[in-house]
Amino acid sequence: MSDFDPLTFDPENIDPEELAELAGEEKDSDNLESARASLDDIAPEHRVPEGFRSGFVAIVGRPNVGKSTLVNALVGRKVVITSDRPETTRRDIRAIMTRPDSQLVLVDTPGIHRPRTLLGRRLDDMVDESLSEVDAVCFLLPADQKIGPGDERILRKLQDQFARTKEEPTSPRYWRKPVICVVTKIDQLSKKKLVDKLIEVDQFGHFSEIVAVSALEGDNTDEVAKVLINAVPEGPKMYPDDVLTEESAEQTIAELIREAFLEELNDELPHSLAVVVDDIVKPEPGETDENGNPAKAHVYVSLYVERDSQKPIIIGRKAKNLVYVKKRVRTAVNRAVGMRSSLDLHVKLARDWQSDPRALNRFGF
Ligand SMILES: Nc1nc2c(ncn2[C@@H]2O[C@H](COP(=O)(O)OP(=O)(O)OP(=O)(O)O)[C@@H](O)[C@H]2O)c(=O)[nH]1
Repeated sequence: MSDFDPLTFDPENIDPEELAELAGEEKDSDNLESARASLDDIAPEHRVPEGFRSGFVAIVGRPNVGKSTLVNALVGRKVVITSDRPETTRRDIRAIMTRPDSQLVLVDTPGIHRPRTLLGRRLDDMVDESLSEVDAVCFLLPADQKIGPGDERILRKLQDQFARTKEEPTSPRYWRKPVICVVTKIDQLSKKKLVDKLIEVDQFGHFSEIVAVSALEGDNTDEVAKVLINAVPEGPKMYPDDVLTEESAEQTIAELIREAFLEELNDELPHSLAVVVDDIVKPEPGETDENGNPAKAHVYVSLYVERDSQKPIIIGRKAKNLVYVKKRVRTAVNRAVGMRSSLDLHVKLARDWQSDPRALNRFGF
């Protein structure tokens, strides 16, 4: 019974013996009809253990505070790209954390920052949208930096959306939804300084709860998970156990490639690189290549830069950067596509795309 998953369960396609077993019958295919009838009696909300909790949690915080690192640590695998360059996360990527007693859908919002370009304003709209639908908010503040105007701006946004204005900020009824503060990067601080930091954070936001974590060192991530699980209501399982993210293969591959370029090129890279997966073409079943080996899938990718002069930076001498990136992402791309794949990278020009509404639409912002 432990393998039973209501979301992937298809009564028409199940092995008769398995079906009978699920319904508590003897293994006997004659019992098929009665087994099916018994399963029909089970309402979907009862197909998880009693007390199962589930919900959406927004992960907010200014750029570079460690949002993606925390999400990856909670989910237990790398699903969101991380880097030490601010504004790495541009999309509203969801990661899904499933435990025997709970399921959290983590909405990893792009860093909230003062919008300068049209891209910045759209990112801001995405933040508002993600916030309106969540059950709880997880606000990240880094332990190794002072609380600044960026953090104050986010707090105001949260207060606008979730605070009961008639209540005092110190009242337990102040927040309409749990707003939990996670103090990140605590490995950068001594114990004594951490205590002072926690007092400062408490006075800053009067949050529903405060937890301290070092996601990089895996210190206290379980406690963060526990607090977030407690913040969401009881509810059904929304995704099958093995789903970690809602991203499409195209989005995953585009993010992997952008991350590889960020790492390889470092400061040389124009911040204006957009990666778009144009197409994934899978071979016909049984198709082989010229050597008689199973044919690979082809992944067609466009790398957009804003100026001609940026093309050689992306490509590198003797195409060294393209070769490096292909090698770097090969295994992860194969996993995302579900089979061996070859990558086709094309560097293209999209002048000033960060301020061009049509280009932004095309790139999915
Ligand atoms: N020392 C330390 N560094 C951390 C920790 N968590 C994250 N970092 C580092 O902080 C940097 C930013 O982390 P990210 O997870 O990409 O931050 P983010 O908030 O998602 O950044 P944006 O995508 O720009 O919004 C990276 O270099 C991480 O390795 C931590 O617990 N301790």
